[in-house]
Amino acid sequence: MDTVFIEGLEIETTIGIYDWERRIKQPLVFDIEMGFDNRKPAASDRIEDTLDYKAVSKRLVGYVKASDFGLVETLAERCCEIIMAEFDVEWVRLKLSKPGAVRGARNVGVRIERRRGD
Ligand SMILES: Nc1nc2c(c(=O)[nH]1)N=C([C@H](O)[C@@H](O)CO)CN2
Repeated sequence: MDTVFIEGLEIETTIGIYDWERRIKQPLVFDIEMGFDNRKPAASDRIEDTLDYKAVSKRLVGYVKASDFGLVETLAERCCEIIMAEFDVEWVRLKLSKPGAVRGARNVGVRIERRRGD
């Protein structure tokens, strides 16, 4: 299966379980892979036939900026739900990183995979 991907999409938002985290914005980074058959856009050369990575990115930026969840798990799940509901993808693999959240660690976060019909 082909994929369309978005790597290193950085979005600042309110996220975290501690009181101090409720008062600040923190950067999150999204790496997303989506299952999509790219043969149709390859044949037509039309953006309308693609899974438009810019449209997916814009939708997630708007949603994530306005969100204020405690857990990265919750936000990752909601983002996958949005992609599956609004775009014609077979499956989504999403890594949500919260760099700087743990002193001494380069990165922490979650990776989830959701498939249509699961
Ligand atoms: N599995 C998770 N562990 C933790 C989370 C989380 O969202 N998922 N969040 C925190 C705190 O908000 C942390 O990021 C603050 O440094 C701790 N563990």
